[in-house]
Amino acid sequence: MAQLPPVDIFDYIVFGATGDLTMRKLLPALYYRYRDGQIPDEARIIGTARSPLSRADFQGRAEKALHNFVKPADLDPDTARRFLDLVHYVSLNGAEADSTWPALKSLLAEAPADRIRVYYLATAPGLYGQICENLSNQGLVTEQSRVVLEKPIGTDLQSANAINDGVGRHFPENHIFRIDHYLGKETVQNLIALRFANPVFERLWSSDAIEYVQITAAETVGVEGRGPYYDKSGALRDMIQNHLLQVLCLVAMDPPGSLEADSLRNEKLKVLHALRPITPDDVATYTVRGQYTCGKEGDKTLAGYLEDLGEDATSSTETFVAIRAEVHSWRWGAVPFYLRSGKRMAEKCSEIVIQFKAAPWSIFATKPPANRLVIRIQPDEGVTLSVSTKDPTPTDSLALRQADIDIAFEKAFGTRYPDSYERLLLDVVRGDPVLFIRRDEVEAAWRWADPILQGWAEDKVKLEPYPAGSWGPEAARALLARSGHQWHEDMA
Ligand SMILES: NC(=O)C1=CN([C@@H]2O[C@H](COP(=O)(O)OP(=O)(O)OC[C@H]3O[C@@H](n4cnc5c(N)ncnc54)[C@H](OP(=O)(O)O)[C@@H]3O)[C@@H](O)[C@H]2O)C=CC1
Ligand SMILES: O=C1O[C@H](COP(=O)(O)O)[C@@H](O)[C@H](O)[C@H]1O
Repeated sequence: MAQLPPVDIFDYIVFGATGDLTMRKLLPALYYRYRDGQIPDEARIIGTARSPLSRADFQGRAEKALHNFVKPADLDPDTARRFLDLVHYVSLNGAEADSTWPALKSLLAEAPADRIRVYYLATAPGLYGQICENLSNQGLVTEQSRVVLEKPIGTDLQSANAINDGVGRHFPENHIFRIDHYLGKETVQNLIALRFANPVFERLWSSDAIEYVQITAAETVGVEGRGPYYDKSGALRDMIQNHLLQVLCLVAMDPPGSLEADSLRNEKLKVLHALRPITPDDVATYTVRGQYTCGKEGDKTLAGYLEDLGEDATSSTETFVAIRAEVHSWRWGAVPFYLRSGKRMAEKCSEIVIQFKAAPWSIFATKPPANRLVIRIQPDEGVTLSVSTKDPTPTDSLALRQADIDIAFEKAFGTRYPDSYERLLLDVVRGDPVLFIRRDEVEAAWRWADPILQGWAEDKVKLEPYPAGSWGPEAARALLARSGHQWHEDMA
């Protein structure tokens, strides 16, 4: 595989570095890119959090994270040792002005003042503005400083604007990188190639040929100890308002004029603006929300959400969402885009299903089923197109049989599929915003999501229980059934 050139030397300062995201995603991703020669040995990864750890303590946690989340075959002891030499730690509450900033300042001062600095905010979104203000007041925002904001940005439009305004007071827009790691996924980026490099698909990509689209991000995990964050967020804020809307944009958008960042992001924004508004009075028609209860995974009993939250917990937070969205445009008319995401579902599966329209007339003894294109984001990354073929069994008639045209990417290309964070973390160093979210996209997404959240807050949609290990509440099936549609797992 052609080696990418190394990026410029940088300091990556991660706020919230003792958290799940840093250990499970950020450090392993940086290790892989270091192993592939894309990170210079002079670069530094500086973790910060309130926990009073020494550098050696944090390096020990980092080493454990590599052992837990890097494939054993990819974890070379010498490479890991050299990588851990890049890792530093400063105990610091970034959200507090009078915290131990001098320690971070002196560590950063050891490097040339024009070194690229990336401040990665892997904390709760409510801390972003304060951390940026403190960075600025401490004189730590240099010409070469960038800031990365994790999703969800805020909990609604108003709080998102407050965060964006607060961060924007200290960093120019082109140095603010709003990350949505779904855009870092090879298979999500592949939508651009699949659609715009293959006229055979783009020529059919409209209401003329497509009956409906479904986008699923199903997880088997539960809340996994992230209750304090998740119970304030819920599935809509955690997955739909960001990841699934971004995937919907790439599925529904018109061809961009180029792969330049704003050319792509302008087209995505047009989709967000064309989303049919779902008002509080509509939510019962267009949305389903659920919360997992105890269930089974094989012989294993799975606790319910409330039990996962803790003893005597009560919560009306949704762990499952299904929504019938529509993109009101010439291309799509009223084609349904069904969005679905949940915790403790039957399978870990992120996919897009394009259900084409059936043939208007059949000359065969049996009516051929409509074609279906399944784009597997993860796992088992690939694309499958179902087609009708002549049944070769000797019947001396032209009977039909279903067959699949299938590409399994790792097998087809014989290469490891990188984690989504690998490219994104280095694109920030490169200053390439193409796979990051522009402020106006965040605002448009909240403008669509807020009325749904308001309708739910007014109890206009029952919180439906569903057994852990299932495909979600029955109401999610009914949402499609009333239009004669089905979720992928129910299709023949
Ligand atoms: N985990 C995931 O899979 C994903 C998470 N995200 C986002 O990333 C962010 C972090 O998530 P995650 O790592 O799971 O969260 P965790 O709760 O696991 O970690 C939070 C981190 O923030 C630090 N922290 C907490 N309070 C403060 C404070 N007042 N001041 C400074 N630091 C603080 C904690 O360390 P300490 O207590 O020592 O200060 C810890 O390092 C969230 O915005 C989340 O939405 C996005 C995508 C995926
Ligand atoms: O942003 C988030 O994404 C993860 C799921 O990411 P994936 O790449 O494994 O699909 C989700 O578990 C988490 O709750 C959410 O914050």
